[in-house]
Amino acid sequence: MPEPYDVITMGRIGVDIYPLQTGVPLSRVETFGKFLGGSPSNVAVAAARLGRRTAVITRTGRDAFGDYLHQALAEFGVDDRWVSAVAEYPTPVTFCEIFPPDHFPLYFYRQPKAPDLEIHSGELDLDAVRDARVFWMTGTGLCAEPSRTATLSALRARSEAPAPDVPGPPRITVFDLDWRPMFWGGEGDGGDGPARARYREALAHATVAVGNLDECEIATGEREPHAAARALLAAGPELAVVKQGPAGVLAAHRDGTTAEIPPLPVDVVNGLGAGDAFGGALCHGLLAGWDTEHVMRYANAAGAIVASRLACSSAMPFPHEVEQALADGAVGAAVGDTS
Ligand SMILES: Nc1ncnc2c1ncn2[C@@H]1O[C@H](COP(=O)(O)OP(=O)(O)O)[C@@H](O)[C@H]1O
Ligand SMILES: O=C(O)C[C@@H](O)[C@H](O)C(=O)COP(=O)(O)O
Repeated sequence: MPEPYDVITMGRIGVDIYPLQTGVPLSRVETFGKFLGGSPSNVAVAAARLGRRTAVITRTGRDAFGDYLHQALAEFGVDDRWVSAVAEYPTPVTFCEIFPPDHFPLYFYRQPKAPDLEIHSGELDLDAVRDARVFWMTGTGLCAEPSRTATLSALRARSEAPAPDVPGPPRITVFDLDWRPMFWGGEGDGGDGPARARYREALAHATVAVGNLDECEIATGEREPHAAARALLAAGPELAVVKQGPAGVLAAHRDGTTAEIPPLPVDVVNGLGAGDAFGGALCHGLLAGWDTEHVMRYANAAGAIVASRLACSSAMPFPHEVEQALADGAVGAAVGDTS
């Protein structure tokens, strides 16, 4: 039997084309950098940087940017065996504007349709999905067919899998609530509508739910962090993680333990990618079997480090960088920033 992956993520991929000048609108940007992007792909990179064996299930266009993404995944040490090409659609690109400390609008170009929404259930390696120690999916994967059915098939493969013959560490299934209303068309009303129903269906299969306040509100209708965590736990998962950007993080476990971790002080360069750094570190800490507070402190630091850097994927920290930030109680100079 093949060795299971530590982490398999499923969902979008694209090319981030980020300004190399900050504090100016796109109309005044003169030069851009090109980076692998797409939230679950960034999470796979983040976990790989922390030493985990990772793979991503996604699709690109059959084009030069698709080639670039394969090359970038290989360089980051993320297995691309489940990244296939869709002939009909181009690889998406994403621009942003960088207005520190807290305004980072994203501009997605995913028309007429993103290849990563063309993931079909019949093409999934459900044995590998079932056996992965962590499986990570996102709310965006539920926004359109066939990705929605494929994502739910993957979730079911895990939640309905029989217990292994030899008892081992529990399988962890993470639902990243990741809410991007522009991908939902008429369903992106954000209220008590179709998106929330989709989210509830997926939550029933997840063991961990993670999201920021906007995302928790879409999933549960609750915005106050403790109420949102309670509502997430009631929907299925055993661990609920409420990210609060510069206000840190709250985690609540079904066993009654909670952890509220303040942010590490940081000079913010670009807050984009912090959530994905947090996610990769969350996978790493859960796999290590650390207690909830330790996991949250570690993930908090990883998020703060990426907030201090320009890029997302190439800015993901190595273990010594997270450990240094934790020891210092702050994020220092951008040592090791390859962005
Ligand atoms: N400005 C910041 N200062 C310190 N920590 C931050 C900052 N921004 C993000 N983080 C850390 O990264 C985590 C994820 O960031 P957040 O912005 O909440 O996620 P998302 O990008 O998914 O919205 C936060 O919970 C926090 O731990
Ligand atoms: O998630 C996306 O598709 C946008 C990414 O390409 C980009 O890297 C990013 O903004 C990640 O930010 P986060 O999800 O807020 O961590």
